[in-house]
Amino acid sequence: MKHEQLQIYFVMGSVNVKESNLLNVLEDALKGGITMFQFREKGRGAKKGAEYESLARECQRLCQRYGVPFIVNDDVELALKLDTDGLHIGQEDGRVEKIRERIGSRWLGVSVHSRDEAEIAYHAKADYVGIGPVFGTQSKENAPPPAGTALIAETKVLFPDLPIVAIGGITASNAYIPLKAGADGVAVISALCESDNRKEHISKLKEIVIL
Ligand SMILES: Cc1ncc(COP(=O)(O)OP(=O)(O)O)c(N)n1
Ligand SMILES: Cc1ncsc1CCOP(=O)(O)O
Ligand SMILES: [Mg+2]
Repeated sequence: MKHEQLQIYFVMGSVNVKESNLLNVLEDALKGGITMFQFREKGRGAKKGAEYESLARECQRLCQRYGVPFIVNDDVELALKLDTDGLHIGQEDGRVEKIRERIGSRWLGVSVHSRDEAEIAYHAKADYVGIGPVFGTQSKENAPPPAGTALIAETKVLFPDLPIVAIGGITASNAYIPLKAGADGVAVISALCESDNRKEHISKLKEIVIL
């Protein structure tokens, strides 16, 4: 099932890793069993231009080696240029329908914060919606306040066949909350970037997601 690939969705950019080697962190997470990866190179100190593209290509190669879908955040041009497996967009990144047309059958994920946005994403044939922040997060500049799980539960009822990824402050200790509310998978940045035992953290997430 395609949506099983959303179960343990790792999101990262170079600003999220203290030790400068993002590729080591990514390979560690791939070995541990993440099911999807999003290259989210944004925030203060993010790479730009040629460095940005070359880092994206290196992450893509690594994901290909482990057979894990490689998704780009925000940047439709990069997704097309690198022929990535997919793209994740927010509400500021253009009309979902238009972007769906441009990227064809690649994965398309859309961040939604209301029932209306979820409905638009559904009709524009998004492959999944990202809903959050569920809990407090330090990983996104100017993140909205924690929203809990109400929209996850509502979206599940209104659009039962639209896969949902929960994001924001999720760890192996609290992942059961959005999953119980109806999420199909969890997206995490700090839980894995800051873990000193990624393999164990991913195993714990896996146990909860497949319950
Ligand atoms: C899986 C997933 N869900 C939500 C987001 C957030 O996207 P967005 O609201 O566009 O914010 P930025 O990540 O672009 O800052 C995401 N990236 N991934
Ligand atoms: C990109 C994004 N969108 C909503 S919360 C968030 C950051 C999630 O990071 P963390 O898992 O460290 O809270
Ligand atoms: Mg975005």
